[in-house]
Amino acid sequence: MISLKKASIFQESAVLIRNLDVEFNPGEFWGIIGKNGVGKSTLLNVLAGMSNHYEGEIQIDGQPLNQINHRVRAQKISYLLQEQEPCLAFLVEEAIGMGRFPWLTTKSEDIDITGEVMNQCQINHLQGRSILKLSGGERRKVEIGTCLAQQSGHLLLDEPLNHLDVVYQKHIMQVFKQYSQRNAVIMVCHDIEAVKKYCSHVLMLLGNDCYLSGTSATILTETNLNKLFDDSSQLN
Ligand SMILES: Nc1ncnc2c1ncn2[C@@H]1O[C@H](COP(=O)(O)OP(=O)(O)OP(=O)(O)O)[C@@H](O)[C@H]1O
Repeated sequence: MISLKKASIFQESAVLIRNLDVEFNPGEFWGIIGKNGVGKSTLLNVLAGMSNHYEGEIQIDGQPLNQINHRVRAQKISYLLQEQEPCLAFLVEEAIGMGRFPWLTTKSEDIDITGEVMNQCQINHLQGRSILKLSGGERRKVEIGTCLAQQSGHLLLDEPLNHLDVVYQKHIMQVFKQYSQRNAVIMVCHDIEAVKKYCSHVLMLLGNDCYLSGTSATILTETNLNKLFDDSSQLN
């Protein structure tokens, strides 16, 4: 479980989110929504341990986030960034196998898990290809695969649907939904319809230190969505 108590999130010296109280539990699929620049990615960066610009209490499975060593944190949290630029010519299966690094498991187990993930992500046909020579969508599928191979208890996803075709978007959202049955999935997403359809819970960041959190049914009301976008017609 990731728990935030009176957490304030900063970008440089500016506070983006103030006094956030929320818990992300296994069995929950959270959608984080809000306008551009409101602080969604910055929040994920903090939860992933990539930024320590926060105040208040953030705990992962009962331990303060800033006291968890890197390997244990990587066992607990995997993070799909909004954009990732590969610079080394790893093969697709090598890139996915990197998700296994925190676990120090045997090579054969890692190969098995990598194979399962490639099936799950429908990317078997990309085996043997360099990640530098993939299309944007193919690369996104591999990045998602690396996160799934990490088998962490908390999966952080920053706009995972970027670059993916609509058919694959549906497939991978089902995969995330299934993953959330035993783990916590926390996804930043601009596609409100997808959030409505797949997420059990929503954190709506409204800016100016305001937010709403709770089950999707209670948060994704017309009134709240109007507050978020100031214009409900954007949703039609
Ligand atoms: N590296 C950085 N240095 C300085 N300011 C930054 C940096 N990254 C982001 N910001 C600023 O912090 C604020 C929050 O950015 P963040 O990326 O968290 O927004 P977001 O809600 O994820 O937006 P989007 O929907 O556009 O992805 C923005 O005002 C942004 O300009």
